[in-house]
Amino acid sequence: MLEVQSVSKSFDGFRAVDDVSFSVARGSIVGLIGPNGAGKTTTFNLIAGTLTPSAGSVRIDGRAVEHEPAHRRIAAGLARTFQIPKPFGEMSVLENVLVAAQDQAGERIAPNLFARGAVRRREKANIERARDIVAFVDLGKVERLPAKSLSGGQRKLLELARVLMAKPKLILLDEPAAGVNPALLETIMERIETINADGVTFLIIEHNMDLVGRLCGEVIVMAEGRVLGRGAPSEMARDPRVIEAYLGGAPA
Ligand SMILES: Nc1ncnc2c1ncn2[C@@H]1O[C@H](COP(=O)(O)OP(=O)(O)OP(=O)(O)O)[C@@H](O)[C@H]1O
Repeated sequence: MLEVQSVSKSFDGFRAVDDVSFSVARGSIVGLIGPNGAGKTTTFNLIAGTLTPSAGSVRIDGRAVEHEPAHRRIAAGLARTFQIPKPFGEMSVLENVLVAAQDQAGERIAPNLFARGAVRRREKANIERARDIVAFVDLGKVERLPAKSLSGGQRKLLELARVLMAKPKLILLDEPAAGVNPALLETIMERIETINADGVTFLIIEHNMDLVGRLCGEVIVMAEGRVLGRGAPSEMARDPRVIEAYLGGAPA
């Protein structure tokens, strides 16, 4: 589903991502872990197209996308969430999900008077779909509240709902557990499992090893811009190179 090959990214001569290669099999949930500053978020940005690699290639579902803008990668089936979700605070939960719809039929064919019926039908279908997705992530009871009233964990669920609207094949999740209370974390993990059971592939940046251990069949460990190793979470947690990288990154 995803192939990252020899990708590098430098900022003013500093190699934040240095010759990184890995692949993610269709239908899997893979973790991307490593100490702070390892290059994980930069790697996500290179996959999503918010940054252009200095070198290397990215393939999504067999399609070379490294020269394509972010919106084309979304069309190729890619979705991503952010470490700190930024919903439209004044808009309702439901509206936030609705504006994430790929198929903004109203905008595209609005000038055509004869298409008005079709637009209305499409909008109705989108609203129904948004409402189903909002219910799926357990936000049905708060769908009319402004997004700014949601807790940190609910915002993570809202982000998940927003990306689902685009019917992605591959979802990049940036720290889904960060700032989430244990009860909501359980909901988040269950929803990820359900979405994955429907065939969606995940690559997840996460520091919470409970989530990683439960969801990720494999983890890719990064440190100082490079891939240090790959394997089962329990295996990687015992790997001396991985332990060294984490200890090296910890404050003295
Ligand atoms: N736009 C930028 N300009 C300059 N340096 C950057 C930029 N983005 C990231 N870096 C640097 O690249 C390195 C990797 O950062 P990145 O955010 O990818 O790490 P990370 O593994 O996601 O860390 P964390 O777990 O703390 O989020 C860091 O040293 C960071 O300071």
